[in-house]
Amino acid sequence: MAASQTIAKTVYAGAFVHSISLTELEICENGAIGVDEAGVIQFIERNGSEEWKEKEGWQSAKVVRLDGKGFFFPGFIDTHTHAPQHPNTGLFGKTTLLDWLSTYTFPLEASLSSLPKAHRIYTNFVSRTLSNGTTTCAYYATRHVPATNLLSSICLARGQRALVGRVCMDSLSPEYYRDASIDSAVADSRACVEYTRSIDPTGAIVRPIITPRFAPSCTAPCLAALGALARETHSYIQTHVSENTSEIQLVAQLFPESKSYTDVYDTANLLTEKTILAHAIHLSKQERDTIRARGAKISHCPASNTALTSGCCRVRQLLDEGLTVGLGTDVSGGFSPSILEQVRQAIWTSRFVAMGDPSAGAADGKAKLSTAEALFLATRGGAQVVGLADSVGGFEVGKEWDAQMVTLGEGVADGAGEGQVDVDAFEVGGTSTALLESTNVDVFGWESSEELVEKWVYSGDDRNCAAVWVRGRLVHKRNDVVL
Ligand SMILES: O=c1[nH]c(=O)c2nc[nH]c2[nH]1
Ligand SMILES: [Zn+2]
Repeated sequence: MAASQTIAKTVYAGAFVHSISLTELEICENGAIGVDEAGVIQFIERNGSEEWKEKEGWQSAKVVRLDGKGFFFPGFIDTHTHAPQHPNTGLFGKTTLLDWLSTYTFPLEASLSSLPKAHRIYTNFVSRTLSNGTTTCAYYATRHVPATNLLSSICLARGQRALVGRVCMDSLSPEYYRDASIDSAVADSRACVEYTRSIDPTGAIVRPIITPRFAPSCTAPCLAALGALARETHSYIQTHVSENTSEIQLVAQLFPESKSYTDVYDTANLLTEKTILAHAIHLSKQERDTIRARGAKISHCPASNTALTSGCCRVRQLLDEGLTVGLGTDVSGGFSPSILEQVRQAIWTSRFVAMGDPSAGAADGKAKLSTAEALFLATRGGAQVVGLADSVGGFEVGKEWDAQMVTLGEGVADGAGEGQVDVDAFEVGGTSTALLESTNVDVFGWESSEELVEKWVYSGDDRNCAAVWVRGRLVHKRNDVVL
């Protein structure tokens, strides 16, 4: 499924679900979405309407029909993850951020000086994120130029939208994994920006992103030089902020002139409308105000925040204050490459905040995120974070077809029917192994459409992701699916 495949005019027929506001999902049980050869949505019909069959040029369109339980859903947007850390997914023991970095992360990242190793990890990770319905991903790579460029090439070839960043770190990192100088950090980052622009000049699929690892890994002049490079090359910027309390203390020691962690980045001109800040757990009101004033965006990484016991981010507060928030898997601080898992984890974290997590202060009854809100963060919120709100994240005429086909299995065998059950009349068997293996979502047939969405969110996984498209191109398909 290379990005070079030609796209036929296609009508996606069946149920579709997407966010229409932070709090509302549209669930259309019988729709038809027409996508042209450029991957752009040309019409949306609801309530079983088939008017499109009369539309000029659409009579011979290919039809992808979703029968049975399931729905088309916008592709997920992962606003923060580390592709080279994928082999460490699930490996973090009882570490917290700073010892996790030195124990697990720096040795693995440093080993991607080997291009064959980088190839093996990156091809696997891009396949893994695509198979989980992720159509856009903001990737940290490593500090190696060839391996970073390889990741850009793989994303382009596989057709996954990506922001790909070479990691800059000229300070406090181990000798074996550190930029030799500010000049080399900037020159290597520039080389990656130029490479990504050379393979995808319009940036439709891959774009570069300037990536200072985090303030403790960079000297102030290096941060300032990267701010200047981002401005000169009109690039996106990603970094981490306010993840862990020891990290925040370290930043205060390293940058005594700065008012706060956020101020370190602001001073270096790294807070722009194109900046993605991962974590943002322990920010002060003043820091949140600065981030909002600069138009920078936040990637909420709930699985990682819990795995590394970094804290519970108060997402409701961020949203109420007008900040823009998306979800990030943050592999391998995060233990899953799935944004659906982050949807669940974001909901759990919000409940811990609601119950009064010690690091989150007093209980906050309003904190709980609904399923609809978490799905908004996974799609439209993410699209705002990565600068694609006009083209992806929901289904509207003029938007591009970045979508996944969610299937919810054949359903649980109807052995008993309604009414009185005579135990002796039934064979004491069980649901077939094949059915158990094909999905984790048991559908009985009496669920409402809203309930099916809830069941998918709480127990679905990549087995429910039958096919994935980016700009109308098929970029992943489950083996059993015939389209
Ligand atoms: O979750 C994180 N993952 C990382 O790789 C990292 N580096 C600095 N800070 C970090 N936080
Ligand atoms: Zn991270």
